[in-house]
Amino acid sequence: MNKNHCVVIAIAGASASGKSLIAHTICNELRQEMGTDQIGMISEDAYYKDQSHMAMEERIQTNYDHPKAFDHQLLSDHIQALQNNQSVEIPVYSYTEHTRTDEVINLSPKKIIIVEGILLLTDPKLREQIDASVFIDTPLDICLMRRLTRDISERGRTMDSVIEQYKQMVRPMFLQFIEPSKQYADIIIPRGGKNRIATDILKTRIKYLLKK
Ligand SMILES: Nc1ncnc2c1ncn2[C@@H]1O[C@H](COP(=O)(O)OP(=O)(O)O)[C@@H](O)[C@H]1O
Ligand SMILES: Nc1ccn([C@@H]2O[C@H](COP(=O)(O)O)[C@@H](O)[C@H]2O)c(=O)n1
Repeated sequence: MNKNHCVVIAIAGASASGKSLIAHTICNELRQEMGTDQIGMISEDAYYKDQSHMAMEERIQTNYDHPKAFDHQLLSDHIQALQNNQSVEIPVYSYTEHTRTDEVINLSPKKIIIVEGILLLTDPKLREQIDASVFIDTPLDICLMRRLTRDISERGRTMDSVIEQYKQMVRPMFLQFIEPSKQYADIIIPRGGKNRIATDILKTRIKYLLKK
């Protein structure tokens, strides 16, 4: 076991590249092998800044793909607390309201924490806290197709709004911030969440880190 009793794995990559799918797959499989209370998941999206003080028209204009949209300090504080064996209260985010809800989810300390999010590897402080990092390298056209389907069915968006946001913010911010952060990843995974060999390699590495 490492000195902090908590192994932190980061999964980064473009929106709809498959970060969440691979994080859930690893989490579920390790839970079956090691027990449900050993492994926890955090989404960077939970740390979008609270915008409840802003009008809806203003919230819609926010650039959610720029690092300043996130409260990375709070995420870093929570990772630090978990590494210090303390519980944290994770905000619950609403993609339809474009702000935090009044709810929080209590996460108790775990042996393994998997954090997934688009801009994790752009932040030097977060990079320092992470034990191993992964970049999901799915072609952008595939990501766009997946995002269109997901955002219309799950995040209350229209096709026009997804395409407009993609042109104005998602793609330019990917090229400016997310793609360059690939250089910081320990492992680059092509195709995304259903890459079985990559999933197995990651699981093996997590088990190795736990024994250190
Ligand atoms: N390899 C894949 N093949 C087909 N669909 C996928 C694959 N990976 C992810 N998806 C689907 O694409 C959408 C976005 O995936 P998700 O894991 O939520 O992406 P991210 O967390 O990177 O935004 C989801 O609906 C998911 O089920
Ligand atoms: N109110 C919001 C907040 C975020 N987004 C988009 O979510 C993407 C990140 O989440 P993934 O699950 O896709 O990684 C990001 O690209 C934001 O554009 C949003 O549309 N609205």
